[in-house]
Amino acid sequence: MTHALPSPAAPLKIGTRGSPLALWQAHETRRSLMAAFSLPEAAFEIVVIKVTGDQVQDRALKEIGGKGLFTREIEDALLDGSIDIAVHSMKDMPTLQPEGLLLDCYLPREDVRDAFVSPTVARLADLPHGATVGSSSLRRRAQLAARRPDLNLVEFRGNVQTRMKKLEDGVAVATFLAMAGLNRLGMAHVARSAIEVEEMLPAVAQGAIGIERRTADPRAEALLAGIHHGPTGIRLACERAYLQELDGSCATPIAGMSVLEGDRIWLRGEILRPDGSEVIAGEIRAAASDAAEAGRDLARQLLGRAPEGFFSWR
Ligand SMILES: NCc1[nH]cc(CCC(=O)O)c1CC(=O)O
Repeated sequence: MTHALPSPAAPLKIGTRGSPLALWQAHETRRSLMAAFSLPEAAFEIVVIKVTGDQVQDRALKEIGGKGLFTREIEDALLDGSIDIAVHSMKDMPTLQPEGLLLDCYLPREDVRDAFVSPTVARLADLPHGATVGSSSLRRRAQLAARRPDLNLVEFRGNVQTRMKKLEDGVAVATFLAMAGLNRLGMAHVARSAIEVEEMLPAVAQGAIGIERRTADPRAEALLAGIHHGPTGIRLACERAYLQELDGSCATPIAGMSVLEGDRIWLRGEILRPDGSEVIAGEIRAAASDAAEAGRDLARQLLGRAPEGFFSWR
């Protein structure tokens, strides 16, 4: 399929963080655009932007101010015109974009599940009593604490290699990563097993790549319209509306995952106390055309069941 395009002019600048996964995602975006519009590689330029979040390896991210830590500098580059589109892991994206920017283009979603990573243990359910597991994700920690209060949770950050080294050194017997990132990097073998969503409900937007642009940019608008994956867009609209209604972000103990069933959408959600001492879960089914409204509805349903003081983040 090829599409009509406003006159090419200079190469379209694709902005991204410099991590291996971010670079893969930027190249995937370029590959999609080249295929959809029969354009040469030279029609695009990948611009790597250094972001504060990537410089911080030794402290828990939530301590240095979670929201937008990986995205603010990239959005500034969009706004000042040094890039034309920005490629993001949607899991890390705040639910609201700055004035003048639009985020409504998604590539087909990858596996949404979390990966169980361990040199010695095959599955999450096989972890021995009292085992030490590493994770810095507030959601994963709260979910583990709720279901396996016997486990000893320790902070774990860094890239895949760093984490594997920590496991080899015996810092923990297991850790968790998103299947999507491992699959994209050709590292699926790192996952001992995929954790079914019934066992650990994923983060909102896990496995989805989104592409942001300036609102008033006809060339970027036309290009992104040509690669947008509609079904992923509907699921993301649902999940992000849910997260927004909860005032959540990637740094809150909230899970949420939708699937499409024909023209219907099914959203499951879970909010937790950070220590796992309480879990409020629910689900909703609605017409796919009402995806965002369904997300807000489920959020309100969970909010209505939460006792005073439940939301440390609100
Ligand atoms: N917060 C970091 C982050 N953001 C997106 C992914 C993985 C890829 C994805 O979900 O699209 C990861 C790493 C992880 O959780 O293992």
